[in-house]
Amino acid sequence: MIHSSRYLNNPVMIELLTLTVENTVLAKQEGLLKKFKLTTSKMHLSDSRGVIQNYDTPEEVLEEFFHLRLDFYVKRRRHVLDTLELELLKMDNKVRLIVDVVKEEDAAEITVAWDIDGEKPVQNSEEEEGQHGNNGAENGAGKKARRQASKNPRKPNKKDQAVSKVSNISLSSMQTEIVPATVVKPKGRGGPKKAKDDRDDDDNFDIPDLREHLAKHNTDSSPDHSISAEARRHQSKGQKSVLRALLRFVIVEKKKNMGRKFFVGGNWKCNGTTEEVNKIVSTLNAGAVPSQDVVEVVVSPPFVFLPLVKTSLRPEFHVAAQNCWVKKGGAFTGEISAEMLVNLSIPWVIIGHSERRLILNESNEFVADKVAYALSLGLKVIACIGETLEQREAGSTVAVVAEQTKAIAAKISNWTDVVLAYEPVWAIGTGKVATPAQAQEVHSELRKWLQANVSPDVAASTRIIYGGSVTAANSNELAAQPDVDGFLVGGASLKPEFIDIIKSAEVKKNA
Ligand SMILES: O=C[C@H](O)COP(=O)(O)O
Repeated sequence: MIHSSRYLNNPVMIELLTLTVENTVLAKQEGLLKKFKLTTSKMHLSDSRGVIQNYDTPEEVLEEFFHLRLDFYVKRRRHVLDTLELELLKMDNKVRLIVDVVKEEDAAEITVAWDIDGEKPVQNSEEEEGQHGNNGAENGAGKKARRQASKNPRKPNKKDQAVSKVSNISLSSMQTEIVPATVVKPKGRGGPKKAKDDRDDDDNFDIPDLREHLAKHNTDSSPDHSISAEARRHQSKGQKSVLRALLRFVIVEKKKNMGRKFFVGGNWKCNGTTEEVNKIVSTLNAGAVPSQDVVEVVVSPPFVFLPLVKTSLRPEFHVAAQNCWVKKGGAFTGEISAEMLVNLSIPWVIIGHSERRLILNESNEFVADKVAYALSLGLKVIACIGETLEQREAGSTVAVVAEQTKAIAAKISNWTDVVLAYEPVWAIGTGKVATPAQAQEVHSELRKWLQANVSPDVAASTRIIYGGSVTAANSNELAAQPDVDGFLVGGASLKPEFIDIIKSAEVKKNA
């Protein structure tokens, strides 16, 4: 029966046996535990005080050690929390230091003057000094002139320009490459510690522009020859630190702006009775989901159930209407106005769903007008776009969604309250979900379109969510795509699996 000792830890305790089929049957009859003496009524162990004791049952052992283990668990938890708090404190301090340094006007001015004036940096090596024959007075004057130049009212927005210069760095490099090792990390996720020196710092900047800046400042920009080379090096180092601090600050701010919180919308469409709605709400209220820092959840019941859902739903989930009228309410039988939604404190509205575009013939322009009007009243909008199967097969997917987005872009100037929902019509309610690659491709094209036609900031910060046969079985893989910022879920939002779809936000968090 036991053929080899290689699976067992303690060869001394092993008795190698080979049982015939007949003996195996006999052993089973006798009872394997008894036959192989695998039970014992005598258990001798050191108790929690280290004194040998005899225990008659495993339960007695558990009772003896339960409190001891609990104490250790509590201590370990405390230790982990203390460690994380310490890390958090260190990170907070780093952020404060950077912010404080940046706030020092003079320092910022010097840095901005370097970055913006487009001047050739003042060279500092002995060789350069010799070649140019500069003297201290001239350089001091030059420095003063540069400072003056930075204060020149004809160039009032230098700091802004510095920021916007950094803002224009390619999005992909901003997103994936340039975060210095010392920028703020999410709470509780301390990265490996890195020995710090100047070179390390420089290496943290992978944007060509920034590297250029730092390369410039590797030369001593202090023109004051009345101070020693050592003092100049010291001064230069201080200035480099200021530059680094400013650039880091800008990058951290930039990253913050780009932070697209995962968004999961549940579109209940034209479904539900009061009982069914109550049941769905109960399921949602009981579900364990990631925190609001990680995911924003909005459910969209039919109009008539909005007040019920709004009052009974857990407060961190929000509600959306499924449509609203294109302008101020009035004699428009059957319509619900944006003003009414505002009056009922409904924060979100879905506009331009393909079922309305196709069945009710809502045009791109009409949808765009609705988006603009809803936004103007302070509503947040989930604006839907997507191609039909015919359009996809004709190879015009990107052109179609670009055209739909263009109509919206022509009518609005602020995208902060817009979530763009890409919903290929052929995937809606068909069980035929877009592959993660298909979804990513269109989302990425949409982001490029926004970058080229609206602004890099809007492209970087607007959430583009996917809709069309999303289920708990495919949501994780879809969520892992870099440009998929969440979902608009139809059928599955009426089922308990919606909770699992919400949980796919964790995939993004851990990416
Ligand atoms: O608004 C949601 C979409 O129409 C997706 O619906 P579905 O998940 O039932 O395919």
